[in-house]
This record gives sequence, structure tokens and C-alpha cells, in this order.
Amino acid sequence: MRLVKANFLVKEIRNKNPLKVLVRAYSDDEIVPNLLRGVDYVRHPRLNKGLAFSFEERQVLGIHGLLAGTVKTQEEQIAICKYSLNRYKNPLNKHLYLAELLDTNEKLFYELMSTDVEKYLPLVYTPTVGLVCQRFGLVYKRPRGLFITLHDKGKIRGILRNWPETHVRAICFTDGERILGLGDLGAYGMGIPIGKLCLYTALAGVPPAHCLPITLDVGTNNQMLLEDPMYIGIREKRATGDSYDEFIEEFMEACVNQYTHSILLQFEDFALANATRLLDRYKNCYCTFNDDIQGTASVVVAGMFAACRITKKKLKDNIYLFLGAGSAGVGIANLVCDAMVEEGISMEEAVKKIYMFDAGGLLSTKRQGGVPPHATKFGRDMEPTKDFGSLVGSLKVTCLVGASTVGGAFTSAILQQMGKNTERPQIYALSNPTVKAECTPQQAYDATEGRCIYASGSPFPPVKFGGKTYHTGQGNNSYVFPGIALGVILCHAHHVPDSMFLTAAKTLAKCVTQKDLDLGRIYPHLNEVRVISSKIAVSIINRAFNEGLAGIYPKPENVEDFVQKYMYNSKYVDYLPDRYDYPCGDSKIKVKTMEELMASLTKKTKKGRCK
Ligand SMILES: NC(=O)C1=CN([C@@H]2O[C@H](COP(=O)(O)OP(=O)(O)OC[C@H]3O[C@@H](n4cnc5c(N)ncnc54)[C@H](OP(=O)(O)O)[C@@H]3O)[C@@H](O)[C@H]2O)C=CC1
Ligand SMILES: CC(=O)C(=O)O
Ligand SMILES: [Mg+2]
Repeated sequence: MRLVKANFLVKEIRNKNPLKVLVRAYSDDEIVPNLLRGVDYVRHPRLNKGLAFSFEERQVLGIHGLLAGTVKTQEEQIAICKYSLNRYKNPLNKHLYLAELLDTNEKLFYELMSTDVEKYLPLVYTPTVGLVCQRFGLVYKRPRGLFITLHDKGKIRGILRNWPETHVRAICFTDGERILGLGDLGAYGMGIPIGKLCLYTALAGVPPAHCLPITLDVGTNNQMLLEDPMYIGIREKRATGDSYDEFIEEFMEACVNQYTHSILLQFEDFALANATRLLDRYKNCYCTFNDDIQGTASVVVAGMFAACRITKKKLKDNIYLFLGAGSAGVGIANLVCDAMVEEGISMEEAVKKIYMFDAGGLLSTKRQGGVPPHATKFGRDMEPTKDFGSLVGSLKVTCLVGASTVGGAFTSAILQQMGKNTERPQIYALSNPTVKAECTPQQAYDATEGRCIYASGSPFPPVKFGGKTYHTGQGNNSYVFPGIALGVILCHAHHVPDSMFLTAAKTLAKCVTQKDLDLGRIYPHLNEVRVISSKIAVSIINRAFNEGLAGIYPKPENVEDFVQKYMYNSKYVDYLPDRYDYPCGDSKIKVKTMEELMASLTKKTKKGRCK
């Protein structure tokens, strides 16, 4: 929501004092709050500017005296925020400071984020968000999203109506069962949709008012939480079977009924048993995607495309071994196959280049219990094995992908073997948060004589090797899901097919510069991500029109402009534009300066026309 124009309606002038006015604020796309008093501009995080209200604004809004006698620019305020943040040593405290800022001054929060995304992202997202979720009972202060519990069955639409924003365009929701690599955190998982949607705005400029975080509280099987006095969710074992499915079904329908069929529904951090099943059920009838399956696939394939420029090979020239054959692992494997098919080999040939491992060992058709249904495509007709390390050597793996939640699983022996298999081994340690990473970049560089191409799900400090410093990149879906969402929202896409994730991967890979590659990263600098998101959005909109999936007509003449115009601007708005159109009684006052405004108001009040 951008306040482009603020029209002030005189509602009441008490004691003939034209400065005490009640005002009504309009925006370009909605009447924000219907009737605001001046003080609401200070109290409402969306409108608040702190000490940046000019003296004129303070007079007109009747807030003079509520603020200290100095006017500070947004830039000066940012400097104070940075100073305050630096004083906290603990990331959780830094997060709490930022959350407080968001709750009091939304624009200042997003403007601060925009000054250094690389620095602030880890505080609102992984790894700190993992800690936030684990402590959510302590962190929780005020509603930043909706909790819908199993006991609300039959009333979900009514709960959606309670959300105060009317222009919701995207919902990110979790049932809290697989929060990062931390497992079942039940209602404490709320930190994830809040964090993800914060990135919609910070990384892709989707207006905050258009985003709704939701936790579907269906219970938890985490005994520690069930016994935790601070736990904020329902104290029941997780619902399963029909009870769970009916609940999800009602939720999906309620969202569409409340916000129309073009509402974007992002599944986040569902456990494997539900993630693929629900995506398959809903992807062709709702505008929906699963970030862990599809978003992750997109970012990893982008990294692989960029890595091709280093290895001088194609995707089809690699042998891939995955540790973890869950939502992320199988999602990536499927998209890599699609990309290899585009390189000219058959799907059958592509699948043969991929080997997958889960907790039960190699996905072998001969193993006891067979291959899980979501991964049957990757079942191998090989002897079962649980010896991951030996497979790395015997298969001559060139690309190692970790999405297992097992921190340190890529031992130095495994990494050394990767260095023997190929000149430039690719190592993706994707599990989050940091402690769950399959290896650190330093370990990967040390074990491969600095020859590896590395990416991790969570950020790591720079690597020192052979007298050089490398800045490895973050293979995290945050590079793609905000931009994809931006495109989908803008063109009212009917669905979000896998092809869109491949499109996003190609767009992201093109943004990687030679300088990035030289620095050791296969992703662009995070501080570029807003521009990248807008490029991804453009490519998604073009794809939606090409595939007949766009819900708007006609196609905008200039898609870049179309995207830019929508994107949220975190700079403060001047609430007193230089020409007021000031309805008063049955006539309008047209003035250019504050002095003219005051003079006109006083004149009209004396005549008794503006009571
Ligand atoms: N970087 C990024 O952008 C993203 C990172 N992730 C991270 O990836 C990790 C996995 O996520 P996701 O796929 O959704 O989770 P899932 O629960 O769907 O899958 C986990 C997989 O890891 C396997 N696994 C567990 N323990 C072992 C073990 N000891 N040895 C081998 N395999 C094992 C599981 O096997 P089994 O089923 O047999 O138990 C399963 O196949 C998480 O840490 C998550 O944070 C996820 C999405 C995005
Ligand atoms: C990044 C992400 O989505 C996850 O770790 O689940
Ligand atoms: Mg996730």
C-alpha cells in the first residue's frame, strides 16, 4: 500500500482552532484506515514516521508536542537503528529489536533492511528464525498472523474475516511439523510464515498489507512442547487422516472464498508425509506452491546453471548424489531432471544420473520397504546400502546435495573423495539452520584443496584458503520465492506450475556475474536481491501469459514498468503534498502552502461554514 496522496478532510475544528483536525487518509488503492485522528499517524506502524514528521505535519495532525522538538530524516533514524542494533551482541536480541521496530514503524524497518540485506537477512530469517521459533512462547507479543486451530473447523472463513487487512494477495502457511531442520515445533512454527512474508516485502517489494502469515495448529507430537508451560498452541497430539485432510480442505476453500481464486497460497515447512501429497492434490486447482519442494529446487538448479560456467560442463554431464530424499531433495532432483531434458536427453537418461539416499539408505528398489511413493522415480535397481561414503567414490559423484537435516554428515573423507572424483566438485549443504548444514564451506574448501563449488542453506562467514578469501553463496529459496510470488500476484496466475520454477532458476542464474564466480559464489550478492526479484517477476509474468495462465487481460505493454509500479516503497510519504484539495462544507479550499491553508481555514471558520 503506497500512500501517494493524503487528502485531509476537516471533520471538526474545536475552539476555533484550525490546527485540531480530524483527518481522513486516502491511498491510491484503498482508504487505509477509514477515519484517523492525527495521533493515529504516530500509533499506526504503517503510518508512523517517528521524529520524521515535519513541523507542518505535526501542526496539521495535532501531534505537536507528542514528539520531541527535533525533526529527524529517515536516514538519520536509520543511523540510530544501526547504532542500537550493534549494541546487542546476541542475534535473538537483535531480532527482537527489529520485530519491535516493525511493530512501531514499518517503513523504517523495511528501509533499514534495504540498506544491507546481507547483514539483516540472517536476523529475520535463517538462522535466527530457527531460534525464534524454538522460543516463540517468549517472543510472542501481538498478532502478526492468524492462528487457526483444529477446533476452528467449520469456522475458518469467519477467522479469516478477523484479519484486519482487506487486500490480502498472498498467504504463507505452515502446520509447524517440519520447521527448518528442527522438526515438529507445532504452533511455535509461526515464526516461519511471518519471516517468509517479511521477505516478500523486503526482497520483492510486495506491500506488507498484501501478506498474511497463518499457522494451522493441528496439535504437536513434540512431547517437550506439550509439557512446556509457555507453549501457545493446542495441547494435543497431531491430527492425522481424514480429520487433518478435511481441515486443510476447508482452509484452502475458505481462503479462496475470502480472497478470490487468485490468492497465492504458499505451503511452508510441512512434513514429508503431507508436503508432496497436498501439493499434488492442490497444485492444479489452486494458485499454490510448496516452497520447500519447488522454491528450493529452483534456487539449487540456478546454482547448478551458474556452476556450469565454471566447470564448462552441462547439467547432464554430472553424477548427482543426494543425502536426503524428502521434500527438498526430491523437489531438486525432479527439477534437475527437467533441466537436463531441456539439454536434450530423455527423462529416462536424466533420472539415471541421480542417486538418492534417505535415513534408510540408498533408494533401492530391492531394499526392505522399497522406495517411498513420492520418490519412486528415483528408485534404483541396485543392491541396498547404507554406506553413503563408499557410494561417493564408486559412483564418481560430481555433484553432492545435502538436504538431510544431519549437521556434519559430509565428513572430510566424503569431501576429499569429491575432490578426487572431479576437478571442480559441487557441494550443496542445504539443511537449515546453520548447525544442520551437512558441512561448512571451510571444511569443503580444506578437503578439496580449495577446488570445490559450494553453497549452503544458511549464511557462513567468508572462507580463507591458500591466501585468498572466498565468499560462498547461500543456496536458499529466499532468492526465488519472493520474486515468483511477486510475478504470480501481479498477473493473477491461475496456477504455479513447475515450469515457472525452471524459468525463475534461469533468470536467477543469468544474474550471476563473473565477479560473483571469482569470489566463490554461484549466486549474486544478496544486496542485489530486490532487483533480481523484479526480474524473476517479469519472467514469471511472461511465462504465465505464454502458458495461458495469466488472470489479467490484456498483457501489460511494458511488464518491467508494471512490476516496478506495484513494488512497495519504504521511503516515508510526505503527508502534506504541496497542493491541498481540502473539502470544507460544500466548497473546496485549494491552497499551495501551509500558511494559505491556515488562513483559509480561519476565514471559513469565522464565516461559520466549517463547523
Ligand atoms: N536451503 C534451502 O533453501 C532449503 C533447505 N531446506 C532444509 O533441508 C532440510 C530437509 O528439508 P526437507 O526435505 O523439507 O525435509 P524432509 O523431512 O522432507 O526430508 C528429510 C530427508 O532427510 C532424510 N534423512 C533424515 N536423516 C537422515 C540420515 N541420517 N541419513 C540420510 N538421510 C536422512 C529423511 O529420510 P527419511 O524420510 O527416511 O527419514 C528425508 O528423506 C531441512 O534442514 C531444511 O531446513 C529445506 C528447504 C529449503
Ligand atoms: C529455507 C527453508 O525453506 C527451509 O529451510 O525450510
Ligand atoms: Mg521451508
